[in-house]
Amino acid sequence: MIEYRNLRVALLGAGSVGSQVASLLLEHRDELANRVGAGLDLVGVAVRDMDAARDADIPKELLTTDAESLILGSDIVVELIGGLEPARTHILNAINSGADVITANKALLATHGPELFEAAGQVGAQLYYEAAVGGAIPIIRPLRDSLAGDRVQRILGIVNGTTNFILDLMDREGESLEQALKTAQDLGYAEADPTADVEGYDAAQKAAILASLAFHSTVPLESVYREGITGITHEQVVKARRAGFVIKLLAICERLTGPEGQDGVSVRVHPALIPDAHPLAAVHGANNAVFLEAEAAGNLMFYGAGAGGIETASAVLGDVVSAARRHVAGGPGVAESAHANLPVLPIDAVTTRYQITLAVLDRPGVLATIATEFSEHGVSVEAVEQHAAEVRPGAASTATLVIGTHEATESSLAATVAALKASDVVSSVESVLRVEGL
Ligand SMILES: NC(=O)C1=CN([C@@H]2O[C@H](COP(=O)(O)OP(=O)(O)OC[C@H]3O[C@@H](n4cnc5c(N)ncnc54)[C@H](O)[C@@H]3O)[C@@H](O)[C@H]2O)C=CC1
Ligand SMILES: N[C@@H](CC=O)C(=O)O
Ligand code: NA
Repeated sequence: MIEYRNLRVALLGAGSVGSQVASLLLEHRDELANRVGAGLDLVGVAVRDMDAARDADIPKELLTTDAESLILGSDIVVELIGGLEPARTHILNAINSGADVITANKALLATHGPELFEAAGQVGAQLYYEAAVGGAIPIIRPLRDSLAGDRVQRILGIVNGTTNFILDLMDREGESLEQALKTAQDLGYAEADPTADVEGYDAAQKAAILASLAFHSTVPLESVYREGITGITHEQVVKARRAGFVIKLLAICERLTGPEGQDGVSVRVHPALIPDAHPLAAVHGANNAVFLEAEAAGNLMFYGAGAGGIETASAVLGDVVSAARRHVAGGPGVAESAHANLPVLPIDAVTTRYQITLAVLDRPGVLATIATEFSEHGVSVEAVEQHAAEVRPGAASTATLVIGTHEATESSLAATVAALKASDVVSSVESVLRVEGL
């Protein structure tokens, strides 16, 4: 058997994920060499601070602050710094110096993915990123390889662990959003600045990556519709549960036909009600899951740890082994495919069901007035539930109406809600939530 020379692996960043990748590469060195058919030499770890405390021990002699020199001459470069720069420049330098690149950086891929794939394609380098969506869960490779012969219709994903953890605590422990966020921070799930998590930016980046792969199209981050969970109240969570639903922050990617009959896709991130019997309703804590509907395969679900240093390191190492095997065995590798180039249609073109909760005056004719507002805007009501009138001394009595709709477009629903807000019989529109997974 021809012995292949050892491969030089450079690691950029030794934080939560990077330090675990270094540790596993060193600890499982012999086993990985057997799987690859060549040794994997960790030749250096680029860090910002040589003396920082780390989650896993890395021999001091491997640490360097000179990322540029480390990249040159490496066969595989693993970028785990995060953020846009200098990560982007390091990756481009690595590709142009002939290395394959592994990254977990969803922010960078969602923003500069086409530039990086183009650069890799030009020199025949590989860019792997299994850890960028769903942490440890295999989802990139299944979309790129296993489902390459099928036609993905729709993806419903819980792709942000922090927000799932928060909504789950609000549901199961009765905590307010603020309390639950504090708990998530104390347990190390949320960032010190959790804006990217709670406002849905992190999930939007992952949605753009998933949709690009699933629909063989370029999906710019700016085209992803995004709402976070900061408007979700404990009361909404309790009412949802009573009505047989749970609230989840979902990333939804689906094929759509636009208003002029054109083929397109919709990519959106927002909180939504899902029935408590849906498999995604059973995804608790900081776990992630991707529920996927494909034309031939039917429904598939991918579930597991969406975050965490060592869990995410598993996905990174899988990519390192794939890249290393290609070095040993040769072959062209896998190219990104954007041949379908389906346009991302605006949120107005999306059709879904809604649940609207209204505080209304409790007097004759109110229900008929409200029903008229829905029908005048082309929104069909599926169910109406009225809750006991609230009697306050000296004030007109009010009742709570929970109205479920059939499928309606976002634009017709928005027009209905505006009319309800302006109506004399509506005291307030308490909540408007989309319903998915029915
Ligand atoms: N932590 C997690 O659960 C997951 C993280 N990811 C992604 O993995 C990547 C790494 O994330 P974490 O390890 O959590 O972040 P982290 O913040 O713990 O680690 C990043 C490390 O890079 C270092 N660094 C920053 N600039 C540098 C530079 N110019 N040169 C060398 N080192 C530099 C920082 O000092 C820090 O130690 C990010 O892209 C993140 O989005 C993806 C999935 C899950
Ligand atoms: N902050 C992210 C970490 C993984 O990508 C999350 O909460 O899911
Ligand atoms: Na993954």
